[in-house]
Amino acid sequence: MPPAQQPRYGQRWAALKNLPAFLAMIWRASPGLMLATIALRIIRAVLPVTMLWIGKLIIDEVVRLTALETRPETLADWWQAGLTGPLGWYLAAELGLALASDLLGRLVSYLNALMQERLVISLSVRVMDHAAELDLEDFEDAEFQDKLDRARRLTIGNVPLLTQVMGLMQDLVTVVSFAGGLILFNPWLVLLLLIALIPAFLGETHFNALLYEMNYRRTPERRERDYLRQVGASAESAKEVKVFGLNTFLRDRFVALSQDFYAENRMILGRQLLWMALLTALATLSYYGTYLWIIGATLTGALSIGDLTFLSGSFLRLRGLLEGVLTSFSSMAAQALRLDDLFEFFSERPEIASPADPLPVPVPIRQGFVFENVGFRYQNAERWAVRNLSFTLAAGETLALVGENGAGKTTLVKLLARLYDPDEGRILLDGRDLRDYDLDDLRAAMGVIFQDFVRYAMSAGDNIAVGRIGAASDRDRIESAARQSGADQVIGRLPERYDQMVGKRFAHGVDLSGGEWQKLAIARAYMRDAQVLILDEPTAALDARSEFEVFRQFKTLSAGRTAVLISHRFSSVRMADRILVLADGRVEAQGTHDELLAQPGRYRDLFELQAAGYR
Ligand SMILES: Nc1ncnc2c1ncn2[C@@H]1O[C@H](COP(=O)(O)OP(=O)(O)OP(=O)(O)O)[C@@H](O)[C@H]1O
Repeated sequence: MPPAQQPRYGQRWAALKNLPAFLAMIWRASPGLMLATIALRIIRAVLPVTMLWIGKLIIDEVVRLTALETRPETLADWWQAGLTGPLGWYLAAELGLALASDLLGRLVSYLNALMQERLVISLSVRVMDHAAELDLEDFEDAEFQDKLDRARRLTIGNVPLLTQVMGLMQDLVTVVSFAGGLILFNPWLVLLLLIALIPAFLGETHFNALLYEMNYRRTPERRERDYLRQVGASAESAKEVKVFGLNTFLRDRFVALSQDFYAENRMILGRQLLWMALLTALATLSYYGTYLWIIGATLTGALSIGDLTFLSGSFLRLRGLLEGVLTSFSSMAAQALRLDDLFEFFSERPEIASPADPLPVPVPIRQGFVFENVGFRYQNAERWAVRNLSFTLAAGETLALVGENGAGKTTLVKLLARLYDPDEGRILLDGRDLRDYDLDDLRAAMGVIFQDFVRYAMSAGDNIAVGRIGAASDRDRIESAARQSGADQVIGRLPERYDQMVGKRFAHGVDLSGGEWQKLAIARAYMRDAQVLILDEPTAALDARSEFEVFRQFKTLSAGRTAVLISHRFSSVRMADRILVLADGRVEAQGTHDELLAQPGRYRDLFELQAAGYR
């Protein structure tokens, strides 16, 4: 094992410190259910020893009665002679407890299932809420994605830890009740049991921790395997996998990754098998030694037949119970280690947040934005994406950004929307640093449609409504936004219009063309009705006429608003009040279309190149 991974293995006990926080989480998710479960489980926990004790009383009573010198002939005679009094009561109690135990068992599983659901809902909501708070930069970090992956895994399906913790607490109460009974007879019996079990327990914990450590260490590989599985068999990639014949390539890569994983897993499991077989045999030997003692003591008259049944019964149950408790304790420790992932994820704090005393975003924006020597470098990147970037974006102005791939256009937009903070320089809005403003306010003031906008597997109407989700029920507004972006014609052709499910993910979904999707996405900008509108090339798939229309509309509708548009098509770009030519993360030239064409430089070159292509 590489030394760097040692701490994970070493944490196998420390992970138990997470349990109180976990219990608090369950409590928060469903306090009523938790209380009810605890109460029922405590009652259920002491039932076995009570029943066994009554069983002992029954046997001792039967032995006493059968030893009587004169014994009535029939059961009715026994009854009339008044000899069956206590026996009847014992039997009735035993029956009552058996019925209660069944009922309690069912109730406990019912409550447990409900608690599972509540916990999964509450955890998922917390993960989603927290993920929404974190920085975009976090999501671009592979290590963070591993963490998110592990945290999300905890919230899928049920949470075994919940059942384990609750079951364990119940079993512990049962163990204490049985041990109490044994101690009455001979305290050494309990001690012997423990000594037999502790090595097995330590072994179990050791191997669980090893397996967990391996899984943890291999998270990146596991994510890659998940990814390959996904690409190899998903609706999104099926087309390309087929035309490029990628199946074998993907499968072989998946198998290669899995084999390594499998080999290590097999090695640990093999060692676990050997050791645990040995340790369990040791435990079994010592149980039977104790059993021998009990039988001996009964033969010599130190114990009654009732005592024998109670003790051997207790003993058998305790053996099973303790083994169960100890293994579930150690696997619980492994599960609790997973909680570390969750808590680590929750403890991640965003760097981009509102300041303590935030300014409201001015309405209307009076001066606009000023970039002052802004520099930004992506995490782990060597190159600056933008540097020494200085320009102004005046209030009410429409600015177009032009530049070759990788020039920094999208980065500039992300900085403007405060998805990242500059590493150098600053961005001002009406003379104040962007970081001084309330973040929610700032985001609300902006409508940004990115190149890689999301295609929501929801209705066409919802795909527009996401632009201003608070107005999702305002059909008029959605329809008007659709008209402005040209999405109304797309929707007009859908069988269920605005209620039509779009995308291929769900049943009855109708897929759209790239350009049709873009029209839906652009409608989000109009839905938003923001002070600052930004279209980061969401028009690439539109045909020339549609893009022209979109930008003409955009120009009209953004009258009086501050707008930024990015496009590689000069027919659209020329509509802007001013054009910024970016190259290598800085402003190379700026001016109107005519001004830029009048001077030699990149803009004119690119324009000529495009124009030549159309001649
Ligand atoms: N998330 C990221 N992590 C690391 N580097 C990035 C990231 N996004 C962009 N970059 C790098 O930053 C530089 C600027 O990228 P940006 O996306 O801003 O360019 P662009 O002008 O919008 O390009 P395009 O016309 O292709 O959209 C590029 O060199 C790119 O490789």
